Amino acid sequence: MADESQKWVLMVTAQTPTNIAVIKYWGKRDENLILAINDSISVTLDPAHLCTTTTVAVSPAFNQDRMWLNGKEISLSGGRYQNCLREIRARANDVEDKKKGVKIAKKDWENLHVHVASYNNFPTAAGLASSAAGFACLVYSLAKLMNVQEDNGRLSAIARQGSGSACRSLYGGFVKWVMGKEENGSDSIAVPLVDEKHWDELVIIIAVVCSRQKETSSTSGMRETVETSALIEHRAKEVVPKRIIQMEEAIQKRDFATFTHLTCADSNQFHAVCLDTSPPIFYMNDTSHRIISCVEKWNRSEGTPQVAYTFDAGPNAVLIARNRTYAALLLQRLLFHFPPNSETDLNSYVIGDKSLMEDIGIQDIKDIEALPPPPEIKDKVPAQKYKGEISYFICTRPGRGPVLISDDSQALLHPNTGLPK
Ligand SMILES: Nc1ncnc2c1ncn2[C@@H]1O[C@H](COP(=O)(O)OP(=O)(O)OP(=O)(O)O)[C@@H](O)[C@H]1O
Ligand SMILES: C[C@@](O)(CCOP(=O)(O)OP(=O)(O)O)CC(=O)O
Repeated sequence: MADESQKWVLMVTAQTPTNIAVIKYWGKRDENLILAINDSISVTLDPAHLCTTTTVAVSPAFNQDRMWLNGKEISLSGGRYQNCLREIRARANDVEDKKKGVKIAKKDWENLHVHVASYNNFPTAAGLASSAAGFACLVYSLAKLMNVQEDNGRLSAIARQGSGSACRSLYGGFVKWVMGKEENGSDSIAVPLVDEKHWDELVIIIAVVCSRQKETSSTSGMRETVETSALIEHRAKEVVPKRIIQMEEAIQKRDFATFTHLTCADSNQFHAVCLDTSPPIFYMNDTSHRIISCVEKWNRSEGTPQVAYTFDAGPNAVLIARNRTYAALLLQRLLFHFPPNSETDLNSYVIGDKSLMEDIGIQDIKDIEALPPPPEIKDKVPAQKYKGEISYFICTRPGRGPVLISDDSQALLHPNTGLPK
């Protein structure tokens, strides 16, 4: 008969946001520890629209570490998962759950196995930084389960070893990843600049661009850039340090014009060093370029910039509008230029915070067809509609950092078996 005392399962569930860099991380000085060649700054996205939920469980009945991602079992044998698990286990402490009558001593953790179930509420490995939210959530939830007594900054240095950009998902608002100087990476951590309430007027629209081409992963892309680009050193040593100082100031002062100038310039320079890589890496496509032209033209016609754009290692555009009024005007422009295919359901074409659609009075596809051309392009209207080039739009805003979910019904593992629900 099974030993009753072996039956307990202890679980923790957490939710962690994703983030988008406005000053990009591109290039490592240490591949294993994931240490960057420059500082970077990001904005955390509202977890209501883009987040990872992870449940971690421990039980003496588990005989190996196991993980399920979006319902499918995946291997934890990769170096990045192993590094995170090892670093968290090394910091585990005594845990007691009086209700369950469970006591785990610090020294027991090295012999106990964990189960992990994680779910991304947005597409995985589609250029929407699932690895950032995913590794941040893994580290954060394991740290809570194992009673690790370290602040989010120290945890960020562990998440960084899962994926560099993940370290910035340990905080909400605007976050800086300080590259650090130490060889062991102990000072390469994320620091919060301002929380999500500091600049809560900003509205973010992500245009998920249809793309069939296989992209170069960030990991291999940045390795090739560091090995072959002559420009990357100039960027990391001369350009980014100055931009980091200017960007921090722009964020503190909510100076949208400077913020936009720096964000767009840094995205464009990141893609320029990708082009300067041998062989060249093309992350943006024609649709991305059309979005840039549309925003640039509009910003110029306004006299002062109203929308910033930034693109990661893929064709998707992340557009940051000064406020809700300009976000509504932006969405009108985007829908004018990129109407959905006739078979697309409008409800799935604009997702996230759908209230912007109400602001612009769009209820069905006919309303999109009736949108007037933006004044700044009046003369060239027929040539500027690109039906079906965008898969969908996500409307969101700056958001908060990781949280624990205490409602057990939201756990992804079964409380008795520790297996996926
Ligand atoms: N919820 C998660 N928990 C743990 N690991 C995850 C999670 N989601 C994604 N990952 C890891 O991240 C990998 C995907 O990372 P990848 O860099 O290819 O895509 P992405 O982060 O979605 O896009 P990009 O980096 O281009 O923005 C997955 O194969 C998996 O290893
Ligand atoms: C273009 C970027 O999104 C690159 C992100 O790279 P990753 O963090 O995905 O790379 P690894 O550290 O190898 O996992 C810019 C950024 O997020 O700063």
